[in-house]
Amino acid sequence: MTDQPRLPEMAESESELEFESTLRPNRLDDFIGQEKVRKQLDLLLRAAEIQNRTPDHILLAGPPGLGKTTLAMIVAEETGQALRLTSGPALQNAADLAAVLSSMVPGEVLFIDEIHRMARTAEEMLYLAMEDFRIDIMVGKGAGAQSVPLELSPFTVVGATTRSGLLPAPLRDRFGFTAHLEFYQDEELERVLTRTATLLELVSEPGSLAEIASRSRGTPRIANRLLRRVRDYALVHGTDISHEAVAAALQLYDVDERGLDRLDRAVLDTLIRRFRGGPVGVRTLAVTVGEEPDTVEAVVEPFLVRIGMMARTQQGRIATPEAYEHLSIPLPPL
Ligand SMILES: Nc1ncnc2c1ncn2[C@@H]1O[C@H](COP(=O)(O)OP(=O)(O)OP(=O)(O)O)[C@@H](O)[C@H]1O
Repeated sequence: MTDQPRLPEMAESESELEFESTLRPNRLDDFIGQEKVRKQLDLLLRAAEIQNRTPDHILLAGPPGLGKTTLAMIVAEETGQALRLTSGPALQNAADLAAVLSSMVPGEVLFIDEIHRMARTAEEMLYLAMEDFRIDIMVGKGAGAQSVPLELSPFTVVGATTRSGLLPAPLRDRFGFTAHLEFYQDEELERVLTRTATLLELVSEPGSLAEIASRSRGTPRIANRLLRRVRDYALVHGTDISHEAVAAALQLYDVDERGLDRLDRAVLDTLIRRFRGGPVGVRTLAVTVGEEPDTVEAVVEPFLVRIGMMARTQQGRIATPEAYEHLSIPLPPL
């Protein structure tokens, strides 16, 4: 995936993914934060249960690492149904989707990550499948090709997207419920970290998890990853999760006291020094720092805007006085 949040120099390794999956809460009650979304989902699932039908299709929108995959898994767990995982980039044509849909068991939850990256032909097939639980399959080739209807058992699509604006309206309309996931408050991230520390049997100094939480960009995935790096440090230096271990490990990984990493600082630095504080388009910024535009758009920009260091204007992105101050660059004269 191109738009994953990351620690600098840290690829999303197998062990990283395994680590994440062991930390996923599997019931709605154990899912921390996102109060409103939890209540909305709870209602939707309970109503479906009372009516003995599959829940409406669900779209989860929000930046990476806020818990979309986790929520999809929770929907399957709470409804007692099987879960099938796929992603937009894996559905490059209608046949890819037909293969998935035709092999599903009744009631199954189909999770489509990065649903905005699905091929158009697959998208069109999905409209029909979501609405009528039916697809048309092309059999044969050329003049002899025939469209054969295939009835499907009812199922629930859980779509996840970091870019809901890119979803075509007909697809968006097929979802009975869209949940907009918000960045987490520091106090909520501290609860995520306390849960993780308990699962990993870590001993932490009072306040040290709060310190990690405040540098985690409002994102549980990042909080857990930072804790893992601090745990490494503590292990090697024979300490607990102490304030000293937090400070030293995060410094080593270039995560500053506001949670900005190297890429965030590079983007701000470029915006200020190269483009005189803006306005400049986000794609131009991405190209200038040598990063994927998707990453800058989905990961860097939302965070910098949220902490007030970048602002969006009609002409492009601008650096705020807070950004100058953070990078210790004098503000230009008015
Ligand atoms: N509310 C939460 N409570 C506890 N842990 C959470 C919560 N949200 C996310 N996590 C943890 O953060 C990690 C990332 O979550 P998840 O993979 O669900 O994010 P995502 O939004 O699907 O990200 P992406 O879109 O990049 O795949 C997982 O280890 C998960 O357990």
